[in-house]
Amino acid sequence: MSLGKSGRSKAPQQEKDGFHLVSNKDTQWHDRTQAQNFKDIRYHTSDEGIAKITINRPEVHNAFRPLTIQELRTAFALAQDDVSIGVIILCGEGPNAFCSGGDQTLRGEGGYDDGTEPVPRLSVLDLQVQMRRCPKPVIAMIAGYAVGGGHILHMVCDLSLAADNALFGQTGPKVGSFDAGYGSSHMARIVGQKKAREIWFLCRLYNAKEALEMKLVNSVVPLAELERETLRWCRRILALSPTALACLKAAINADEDGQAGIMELAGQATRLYYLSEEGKEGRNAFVQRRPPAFRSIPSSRL
Ligand SMILES: CC(C)(COP(=O)(O)OP(=O)(O)OC[C@H]1O[C@@H](n2cnc3c(N)ncnc32)[C@H](O)[C@@H]1OP(=O)(O)O)[C@@H](O)C(=O)NCCC(=O)NCCSC(=O)CCC(=O)c1ccccc1C(=O)O
Repeated sequence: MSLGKSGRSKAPQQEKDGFHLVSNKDTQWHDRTQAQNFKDIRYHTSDEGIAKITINRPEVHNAFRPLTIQELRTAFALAQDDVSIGVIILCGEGPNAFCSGGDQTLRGEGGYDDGTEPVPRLSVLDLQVQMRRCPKPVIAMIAGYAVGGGHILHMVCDLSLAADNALFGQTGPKVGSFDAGYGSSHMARIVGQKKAREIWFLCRLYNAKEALEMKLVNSVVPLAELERETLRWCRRILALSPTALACLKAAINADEDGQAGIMELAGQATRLYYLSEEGKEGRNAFVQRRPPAFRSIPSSRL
């Protein structure tokens, strides 16, 4: 037990993190869906700095088709490039499904085909990479089914908050599909080798409590509180250093993403270097046609 300046003893208190003080009130969403002409998704932003991307095909438990993926990719790019946005929520429309994976009625030869692309594609893999590379935290807000490719989408989010009605699982081997990328290796890093094999080899569904136990999700809350609790997590994130979070996301990914992962972390280092006196001196010297005076800058001396 430490002694404060007053000499009184101060027991350690978890509340010192201040998380209980973060508001969970509703937010005012601005609907950007029509402005972007989105058909399969909804895109909302709040003045607080939150973007919410909703897969909007509840009639098929929010299964995705190529158009859905194109729109998700556009929405993630919008949120990433919007400097007023600091955190992104991915969710499904309605209480029954986050996402049920690829739309099986549109599986053509070698991929999914809804006529919007020249050949059948598995473009959800590009979306997964885009979400991992996004320097802003992405939170999966999961109500109902998160299965197949939908389960993988929540796994590639940085954080997953689940409602108590959420159900998780892979169905690929039932319907003639598998994800040998993040869907396998990232899953095994999250839940461990044996559990990952069980999830894929048995194709069972796991409830929210089981998902929490196997560290697939960060927290479970009653369905009625899901969005408010997610907003609370968003507000806490928005109060923290964006650069620190971007570097941490890149660092945590780097271990798994090889050279491409290291590049993300390196890109953040270069951005910080460009902002430094030393980085600016190199540019200024070139523009002013003089030799750079790097060693005259105190912060550049190592
Ligand atoms: C989720 C269920 C268990 C829910 O069951 P239930 O509550 O009884 O509802 P249903 O009556 O089955 O569904 C209601 C309605 O929705 C339709 N539907 C549901 N899921 C899909 C779907 N994925 N595709 C198309 N349609 C769907 C269902 O047919 C009903 O329609 P009606 O007209 O009302 O009859 C259950 O729905 C279920 O098991 N769904 C299927 C889940 C599934 O198998 N998903 C596909 C897994 S494979 C995949 O996602 C691959 C994706 C991919 O692109 C990929 C490929 C290669 C590498 C990586 C990836 C990747 O995703 O990362």
